[in-house]
Order: sequence, then C-alpha cells, then structure tokens
Amino acid sequence: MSELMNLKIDERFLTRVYRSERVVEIAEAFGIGLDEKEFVVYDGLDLPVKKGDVIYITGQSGGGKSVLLRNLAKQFSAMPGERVVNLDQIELDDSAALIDLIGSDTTDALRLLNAVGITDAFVYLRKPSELSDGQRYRFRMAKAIETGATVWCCDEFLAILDRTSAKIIAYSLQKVARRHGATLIVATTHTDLTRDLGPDLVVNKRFREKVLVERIEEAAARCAERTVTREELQSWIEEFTP
Ligand SMILES: Nc1ncnc2c1ncn2[C@@H]1O[C@H](COP(=O)(O)OP(=O)(O)OP(=O)(O)O)[C@@H](O)[C@H]1O
Repeated sequence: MSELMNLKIDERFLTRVYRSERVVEIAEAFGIGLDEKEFVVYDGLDLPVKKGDVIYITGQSGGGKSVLLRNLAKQFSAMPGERVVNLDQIELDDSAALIDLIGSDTTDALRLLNAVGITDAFVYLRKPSELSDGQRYRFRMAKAIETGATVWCCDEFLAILDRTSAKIIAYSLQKVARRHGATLIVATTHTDLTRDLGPDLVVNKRFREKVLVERIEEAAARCAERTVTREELQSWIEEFTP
C-alpha cells in the first residue's frame, strides 16, 4: 500500500503588461494599477496524494486546473522510478492500422487493445483517424499502457465527448489505470465524472486561492482491490460522498 505524501502546491505568476494606449485607457477607466503584480493561483496548498491515486481536478474555467495538473506531473516526474505520460500528447501514427501500431507482435497488440475494450476485429484494421473520438481515446489508453508510464495525466479530460460516452470511458480509464497500478490525474470543468472515476482525491479549484480538497478513500480503496462494476462504483460513491 502506498504512503500518503504531502505535495506542496505553490504557483504564482508575475504579470506586467505593455502600456499601450488601449491598455492605459482600460486601466484608467476601471481603476486598475499597471505595476508588476503577483497573481497567486496556489498559495502553498497541501495536497494529500498517494501513488496509484485517481486524482480528479475540477473547477471553474481559468481557476487553475491546468496549472495544478502541470505542477503534479512535474513533481511526479522528479520522483525516482516515476514516469509521466500525457494522454493527449501521445502521437498517433496515421499510416497504419491499429493492429500494426501497438505491441511487439499480434498477440501483444491484441492484449493491449483488449485491455482497453477494443475488441472488434474491424476496428483493429482501422487507422487512428478512422476511429470515433471514444475509440481513439481508448487507443490512447492502450498506448499509455504500452509506454510503461506510472503516471497518466490528461487535461480537458473527455471534454469533446458527449457526457454518456465520457462517463463510460472515465469508468474504463480508472479501471485500466488501477489494474496497472498507474496514478491517474485528470482535469476538466465537468463535475459529472465522480461516480465513474471513483476518485481517491477530488480537487475543486475556484478563483484566487479558493480550493476544496477531499479524499474519498472508501470507494476508491475497494476499486483498487478488485475490478468493480460500474453500478457498484456508483452506489459506493453515493454512500461515501458527504
Ligand atoms: N504563464 C502564465 N502567466 C501568467 N498567468 C498564467 C500563466 N499560466 C496560467 N496563468 C493564469 O493562471 C490561471 C489558471 O490557469 P489554468 O490554465 O490553470 O486554468 P484552467 O482552470 O485550466 O482553465 P480552463 O478550464 O479554461 O482551461 C488563469 O487565470 C491563467 O490566466
């Protein structure tokens, strides 16, 4: 069982703007000073994290989700033995069929594709550009497994999918990540994925330094022990979420 770590999140930016005529006009109209300013996004936030956690970062647009995701990815990369992959940045070669783009041989390719729920022979023969957004996401998951990375992160998580598909894929992703012992960190403005991700840690970031951090241990621990059905996960989240 992994130990609880306390990761310190401190993120602030110094902002200074070029004093163009329009900038000065706006500053005068709204009474905004134009000196160099410090913009604090996270003021030494303590984040209780375990390796292998599913971390769900939500909150308002511009609140600081991406900043936190990048910070965590950086902190994990610096830990011995940890390797971070960004699911969105996995390059997909579009010159061949899926079966040729993954795994050391056909058996290995089938193992990886089946692990993420790609089980249709017709889909094995398609190129990445010929997949639906959901299928392409599953293929990225398979590629993430293949990299052997220990931390999988994803910004704007499933934002382009309809919400029903997003929930089904979120459930699959947590299952695959937990089965491989990977830490999963996702960020999105959508707050509807708790019941499908079964997160160990939820961070809800609002403007300025306002942030809610909550560990939902019970349901997550059960998911880590064995593969649970979507229905089980959903009922436990309801039971254990205050
Ligand atoms: N390099 C930077 N310099 C100055 N400010 C920055 C920088 N990067 C981010 N910010 C500011 O930090 C805040 C948080 O940005 P972030 O990209 O994390 O938001 P977000 O919650 O991911 O938003 P969205 O959902 O719109 O992607 C924003 O106000 C942004 O303008």
